[in-house]
Amino acid sequence: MVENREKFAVLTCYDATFAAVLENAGVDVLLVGDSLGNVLHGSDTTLAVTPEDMIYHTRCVAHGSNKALIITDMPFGSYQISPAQAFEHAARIIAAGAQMVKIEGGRIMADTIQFLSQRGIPVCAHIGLTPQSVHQLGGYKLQGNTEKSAKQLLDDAKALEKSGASLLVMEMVPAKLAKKITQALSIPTIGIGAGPDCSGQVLVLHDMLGLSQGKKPRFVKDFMPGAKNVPEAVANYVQAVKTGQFPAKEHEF
Ligand SMILES: Nc1nc(=O)c2c([nH]1)NC[C@@H]1CN(c3ccc(C(=O)N[C@@H](CCC(=O)O)C(=O)O)cc3)CN21
Ligand SMILES: CC(C)C(=O)C(=O)O
Ligand SMILES: [Mg+2]
Repeated sequence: MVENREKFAVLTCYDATFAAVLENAGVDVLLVGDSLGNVLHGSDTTLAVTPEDMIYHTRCVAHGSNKALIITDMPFGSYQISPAQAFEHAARIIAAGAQMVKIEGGRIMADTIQFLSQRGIPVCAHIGLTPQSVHQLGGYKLQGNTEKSAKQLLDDAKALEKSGASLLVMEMVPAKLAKKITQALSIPTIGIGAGPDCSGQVLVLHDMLGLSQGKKPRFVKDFMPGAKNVPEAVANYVQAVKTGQFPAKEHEF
C-alpha cells in the first residue's frame, strides 16, 4: 500500500451504542470480531463462537452505525470445509449488515476467498497469529519470527491478494516483516501487534478501554488514562493511529 497515506483506525465493536460512539469519534472500520467469545462470553478462546452469534452482533452494530465500514469475522467451523460452505455463512453475515467478511488463514484459504470475492462478497484475509488455530499454534504467540516462517507469511499474503482479498490483517508478527509485506502488496494492511508500518491498526475495544482481565498482550494500550470519558479515549486512539504515535516501540515485536 502507498506509504504516505493517513493510517486508518479500526476497533472491534459488538453493539449499537458503541458503534455510534466509535463512528462519531472517527473510527473508520468497525470489526465485529469473534473476540466477542473472549470479551462478551468469557471464553478462553474464540472457538465456541457461532454464525448466529456473529449475525446477531453484526445486526446490532449495523443498527448503530451509518458510515463506518463493517467487517465481520467468520467464526471457527463456518468456512473451512469448502468455498460453498463459506459462501452460505458469509451471505447471512452480509445480509445482517456487514460489508465485508474476515477469514483466518494463509494460501490454503485462497480458493475460498476467490469464490466469495468473485460472487460479490468482499473479503479481509487474516494471517500471522490466527486465534482459531490456537491449539495448533500452541498458544497466542508471535508468528513469522524465523526466516522460513517469515517467507511463508510473505508468500501467503501475495497469494491472498491475488485471490481477491480486499484487506489483510496481520496479527503478532515482527514489525519489520509487517512492513515488508505491506510494501509488497497493493491492498491495505491492518496490524495488531505488527508494528507501525501497516496501512491501519486494530485493537479489541475492551483492551483499549482498559477493561480486559488478565495479562495484557504487549501490543495493547489502554487509552483511558488521560481521557475524561470513553468517547474521548476512542478519539485519542484514532488520533494516535493517524499521527503514527500508536503503536510505539513498546507495543511491537
Ligand atoms: N481481549 C482480546 N484481545 C485480543 O487481542 C484478542 C482476543 N481478546 N481474543 C482473540 C485473540 C487472542 N489474542 C491474543 C491473546 C493473548 C496474547 C498474549 O498473551 N500475548 C503475549 C505473549 C506472547 C508470547 O507468548 O509470545 C504478549 O506479550 O503479547 C496475544 C494475543 C488476540 N486476540
Ligand atoms: C483482533 C481482531 C483482528 C480479531 O480478529 C477479533 O477481534 O476477533
Ligand atoms: Mg477474530
